[in-house]
Amino acid sequence: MPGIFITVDGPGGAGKTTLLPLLGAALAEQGERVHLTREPSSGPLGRLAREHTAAFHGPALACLVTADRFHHLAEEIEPALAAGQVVLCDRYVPSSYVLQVLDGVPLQYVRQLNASARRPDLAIILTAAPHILEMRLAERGVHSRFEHRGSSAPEADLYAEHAGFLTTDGFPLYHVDTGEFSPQAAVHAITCHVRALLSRTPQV
Ligand SMILES: Nc1ncnc2c1ncn2[C@@H]1O[C@H](COP(=O)(O)OP(=O)(O)OP(=O)(O)O)[C@@H](O)[C@H]1O
Ligand SMILES: Cc1cn([C@H]2C[C@H](O)[C@@H](COP(=O)(O)O)O2)c(=O)[nH]c1=O
Repeated sequence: MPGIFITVDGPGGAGKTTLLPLLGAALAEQGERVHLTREPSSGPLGRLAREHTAAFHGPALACLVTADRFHHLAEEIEPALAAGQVVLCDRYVPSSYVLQVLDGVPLQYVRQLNASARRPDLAIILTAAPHILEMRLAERGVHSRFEHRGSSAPEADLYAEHAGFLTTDGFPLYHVDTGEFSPQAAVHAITCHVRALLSRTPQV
């Protein structure tokens, strides 16, 4: 059987990095072979993007993260899917629809860059109220210049505003508010949804 491609996006502090290994472990316990990955990837373009997010701006960063995405798909994601694995990817195209637009790139440009990127079977969008995101980032520390803005509201708002474009462009969205759930409860909800997607058990 071909694998299943699940992406997880959302504003900084929404819980992507926390939830992904928990989700991977929950699916592995249920007998799935799971491949965890992230974007920017661990490949050469991804390392360049991650190490120099402070230096690259606008269209340059948009093109770099997209080039990394196509390389990541060809070298890592597609082979894992062909081997029947569940691929869980921390950040994918939805992050570009938000971060690159926050960086001044027109949405249409971002949509065109990503038009031929493989669509996931499920695109999970994690979110939480801006004051919760800000509190988490203050406690954890910021990862990039995108999180130095002081307010998480513009980023969280863009995920909501661009949901319609993502749906139109072929991303089957599933929203989870991590401000409302513990990481374990969020993973349980997502796992039930994934089981339904795999059509092995009915959704509860
Ligand atoms: N559901 C949750 N309930 C409470 N706290 C959470 C929840 N999910 C994550 N956290 C906490 O919020 C903080 C940020 O989470 P995490 O680093 O996973 O976010 P992220 O979305 O990966 O952020 P970034 O985009 O900056 O990498 C962590 O300290 C984590 O423990
Ligand atoms: C996928 C993707 C990533 N980025 C940038 C934004 C951040 O600087 C890093 C990701 O770091 P994090 O620890 O996951 O927050 O990469 C981007 O600008 N556009 C993208 O599509």
